[in-house]
Amino acid sequence: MPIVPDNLSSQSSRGIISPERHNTKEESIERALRPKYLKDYTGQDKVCEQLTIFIAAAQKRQEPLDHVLLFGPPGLGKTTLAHIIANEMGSQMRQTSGPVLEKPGDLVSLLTNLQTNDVLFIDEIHRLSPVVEEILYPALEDFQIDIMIGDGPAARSIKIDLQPFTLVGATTRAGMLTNPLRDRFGIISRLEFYSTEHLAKIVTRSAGLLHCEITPEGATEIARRSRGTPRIANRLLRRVRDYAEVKNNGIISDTCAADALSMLEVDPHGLDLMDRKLLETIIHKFDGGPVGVDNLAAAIGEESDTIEEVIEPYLIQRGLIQRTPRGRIATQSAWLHFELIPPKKDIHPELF
Ligand SMILES: Nc1ncnc2c1ncn2[C@@H]1O[C@H](COP(=O)(O)OP(=O)(O)OP(=O)(O)O)[C@@H](O)[C@H]1O
Ligand SMILES: [Mg+2]
Repeated sequence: MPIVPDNLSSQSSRGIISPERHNTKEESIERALRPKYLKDYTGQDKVCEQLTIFIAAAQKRQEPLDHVLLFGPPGLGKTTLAHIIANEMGSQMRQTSGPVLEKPGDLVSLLTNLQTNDVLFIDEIHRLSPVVEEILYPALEDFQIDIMIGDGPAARSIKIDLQPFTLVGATTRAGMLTNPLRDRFGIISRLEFYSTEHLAKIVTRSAGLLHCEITPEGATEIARRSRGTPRIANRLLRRVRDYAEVKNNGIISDTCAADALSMLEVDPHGLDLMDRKLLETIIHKFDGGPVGVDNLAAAIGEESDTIEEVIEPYLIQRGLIQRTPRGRIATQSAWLHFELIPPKKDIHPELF
């Protein structure tokens, strides 16, 4: 089996099943498909159950919900859940992101404008600068901030009281959060990849909102190939809908979905071009591994951060690669995926 060519640019490799958002048009479609309340949020049962209880308790006490940290790979529903938390609490939501808050003053003006029980959503919270993060600590703990007035010997610090609020932080890299920041979240929820059944339910709901006809088998076919990710499922649905309109009177059946997705070169197992390239590189160039992530990044022409945040989590969850102290290893399933004979087990004794 040939290795995907090295000269494939990372832009073109971010294909139709990349979990990252493509552009602003996609953002507006996402907004339209986004569930607004927990009852429409499919899957993540444990997280939803906990939030339901904590939200009900906070409302009963007429207090803001404790601060919530949501983490997990792109496209699994962190932003969606942040909006849902605000809706369920009946609160206003203010939204910003780590890299946007450049100066302490940016955060101070946001915080001082919050109303009682508002939800402040900070996306990519692992990218807050240290000086901005410092402002956040007392704000989270005591609903107070300390700011410096004046310069030199005349400078003095004053405390400003804030309205009680809930911070919802989202990150794809929980490991990059500082300990003091992580410790200030009362609720820490990790989002998992979705099962085919849950994704099929999401696809069926989205098809309803997009006014397109889909059979349960058609929804399952799309769900199976969506890399466990609702963003990808919704994107594939829109592409299959186009195909169905031209070839199948607009009805998305399983054969119509399978034909459309094959035409789009979406792997029946939901692996994307980059996934296959990474696996094939470990197998062919590094004899199945172990290989360090930096070597792997150089070999496939991708950032090591992207490998760790975007590509690897799904492959690990599917049992196709393993992380070991000596690097990444392609598992037996990975070799079998490419119809190759796996090496004898004793080649990687640490695995077995
Ligand atoms: N549990 C769910 N039920 C239904 N639809 C969902 C669910 N989770 C996500 N979606 C859909 O997937 C899309 C992407 O979700 P969202 O933008 O919340 O992901 P994210 O985790 O914030 O991604 P990123 O890390 O890239 O910011 C949303 O538009 C929403 O329609
Ligand atoms: Mg998001």
